[in-house]
Amino acid sequence: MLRSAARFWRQTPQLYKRQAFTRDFTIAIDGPAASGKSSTARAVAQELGFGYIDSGSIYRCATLLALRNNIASDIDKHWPELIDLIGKTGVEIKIQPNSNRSLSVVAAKTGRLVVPSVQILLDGEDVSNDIRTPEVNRLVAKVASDGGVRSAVLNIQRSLAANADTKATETQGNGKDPHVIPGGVVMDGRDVGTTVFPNAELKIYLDASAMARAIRRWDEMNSQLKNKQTEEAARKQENKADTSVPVEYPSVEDIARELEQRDYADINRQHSPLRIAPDAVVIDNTNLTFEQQVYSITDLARERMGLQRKYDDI
Ligand SMILES: Nc1ncnc2c1ncn2[C@@H]1O[C@H](COP(=O)(O)OP(=O)(O)O)[C@@H](O)[C@H]1O
Ligand SMILES: Nc1ccn([C@@H]2O[C@H](COP(=O)(O)OP(=O)(O)O)[C@@H](O)[C@H]2O)c(=O)n1
Repeated sequence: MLRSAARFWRQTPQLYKRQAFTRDFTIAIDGPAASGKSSTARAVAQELGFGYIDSGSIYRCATLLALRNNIASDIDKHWPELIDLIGKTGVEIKIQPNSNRSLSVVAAKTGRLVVPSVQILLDGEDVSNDIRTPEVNRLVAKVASDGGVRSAVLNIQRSLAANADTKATETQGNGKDPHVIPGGVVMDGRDVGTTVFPNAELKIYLDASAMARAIRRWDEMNSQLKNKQTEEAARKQENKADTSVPVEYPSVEDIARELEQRDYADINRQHSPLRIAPDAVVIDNTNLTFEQQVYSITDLARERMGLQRKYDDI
């Protein structure tokens, strides 16, 4: 009887592995501003076939709501109104897989990995650009410091994660037995591993030097500016009226100051401040390539799912 049960499991490794691993797997990626969280999280999600949630974009949407409803200048008097607005407004995060348009690809100068681009919809309206303006950058940490706002955003984070587009996929684990990667989700932010998903199967704290982060963000903004200028030149060639407003981008020093102020606010706020979770793996990517950081995280995830590592040669 015992022998036949053992033979049953040997003959059906696929069934066994399915039972063992088809639970959800959550990867939490936290860290300071511009440390590479969202580009890394998107690439990791794409590599593993997981869903992706950019939790910072939800706080940015809340900030945009405050600005659009003219309650931003004296926000301290308007928290209940803002919390009400957040509860009434639909936030969607749409991933465009294998997109070549992603500016992150350009900035990270990655040769091998394609980072999917992400569209943020607020009640169906594409606000992907509107939530990344200097005005939103200045106000977002203040909005994110309020406990009521954080509870409202927490509901959205958990509901988006529960409904994220992901399913278990089969992979050729060790070249013999098929293995199963369970459905899962990658979420990045400041308190994902400490508050949103304290039981996440893998927690990463991504960091880089303040100067590397400021230069990367500056680089990213300049790539955007170059794209805009190319579009404007094409419009002029077609003799179309140029209705665009000239954009002025800040210097590296301005960006470094803004990142530093935001980090200070995020680390020192009362409600779920930015902290390294005790069980997080800390990765400083100042001197890592984009591929190295993505593949080391996907291999850590594979190990914890009981699968073989894939990228030891990188
Ligand atoms: N290891 C790396 N080397 C160089 N650039 C990187 C690296 N990791 C990320 N980047 C780039 O840094 C910029 C900021 O990354 P992003 O993912 O937007 O950070 P965050 O979500 O933490 O604000 C992006 O342009 C990204 O492509
Ligand atoms: N889980 C999270 C995510 C973002 N935030 C807040 O939202 C802001 C914007 O987050 P972001 O991830 O878009 O910022 P960047 O690092 O991309 O510049 C942060 O500075 C935090 O104040 C938070 O408090 N908790």
